[in-house]
Amino acid sequence: MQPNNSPAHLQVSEIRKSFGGTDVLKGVDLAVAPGRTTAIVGPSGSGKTTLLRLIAGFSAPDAGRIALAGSEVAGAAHWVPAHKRSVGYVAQDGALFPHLSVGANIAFGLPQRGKAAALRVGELLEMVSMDRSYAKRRPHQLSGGQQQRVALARALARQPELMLLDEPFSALDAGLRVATRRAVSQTLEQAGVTTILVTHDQAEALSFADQVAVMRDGKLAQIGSPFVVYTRPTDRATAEFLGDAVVLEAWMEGSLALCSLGGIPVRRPPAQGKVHLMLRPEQIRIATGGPIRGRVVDTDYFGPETTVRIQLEPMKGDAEHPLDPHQPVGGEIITIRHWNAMLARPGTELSLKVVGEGVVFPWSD
Ligand SMILES: Nc1ncnc2c1ncn2[C@@H]1O[C@H](COP(=O)(O)OP(=O)(O)OP(=O)(O)O)[C@@H](O)[C@H]1O
Repeated sequence: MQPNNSPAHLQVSEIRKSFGGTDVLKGVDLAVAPGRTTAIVGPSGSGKTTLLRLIAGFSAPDAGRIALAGSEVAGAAHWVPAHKRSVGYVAQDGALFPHLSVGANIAFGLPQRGKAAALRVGELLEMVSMDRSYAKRRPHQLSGGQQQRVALARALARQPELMLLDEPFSALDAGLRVATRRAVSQTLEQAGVTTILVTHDQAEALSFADQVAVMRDGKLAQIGSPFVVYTRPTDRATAEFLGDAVVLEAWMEGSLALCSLGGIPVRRPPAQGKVHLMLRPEQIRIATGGPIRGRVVDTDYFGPETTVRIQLEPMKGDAEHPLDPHQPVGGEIITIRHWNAMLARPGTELSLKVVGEGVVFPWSD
């Protein structure tokens, strides 16, 4: 989907690729608007890097079409190699030339030489929030995060229209990872470069991108804004891949899903009767009273939050609403999060409430 209806900067249509008889990409469609950032996220082996390498021009698709800024770069009888596409590529390890200085690494992609090149190297270092004096250092004299930023500066030197980032932050430790990600994201946004980030880290995808594409088994299972893919995943596997999910058996009647957590509103349910209901753990709160009750089974302390496993009370009907024999019996164990570790000792009886809407998937055994 394109924001503000601008034509796609990158258009990938029906792309297929197999290796040695194994289908790795099975018909991928993706559109990326100019200057926007898309994260391709998915489990290991789902085909993310293969797709990125086809977009870069490192290999050719078996079928389908790729267009960059309206021009076909891969199609039925046409293929433009990587060095003739206006594309930058930053790999997982940065892949700097170890024997060259930082300055020479960055200047490698520059058309200028001599003083003009040195000036431009300085500008590019500043663009990635590094002092110009780093130009004299060798890659091994830099931290992992600095090496990644130099790799980005080298890729930016060629002024690509499209930047492809293949898990560029995965080798960094947690703190450096967040800081480097933010610096890289700001640099690319300021330079107005259309960007695709491949990652298997859900949180990274949701925080970095305007658009998230979820890859599963060689296909894009869902494409949408981070908010939409997280709160309204199209299937259970996508829901569980993008974050923790509480999935309960439920009975859908109109727009209410009846389950052990009560009647949960659902917008546009895809089915009625027996269904799976999905809630995010943060939607389930400990209440001061109320009819929905459970007992703490155990807890895990993580510092700022504690995960609490709770066994829900089985569902009860009453004279007015007797339980239908098809309806779920409840009594499931769910996991929620709470900031107060003291509140939820094993054995404690708690009341619960649900905020917001649930998402429903058709029943499957
Ligand atoms: N050149 C190749 N020759 C043979 N098989 C390949 C080749 N490149 C990739 N594959 C296979 O294609 C599948 C998808 O690989 P790909 O690297 O695209 O996955 P990925 O989603 O990027 O995984 P990861 O997150 O682990 O990097 C894997 O099963 C891989 O072994």
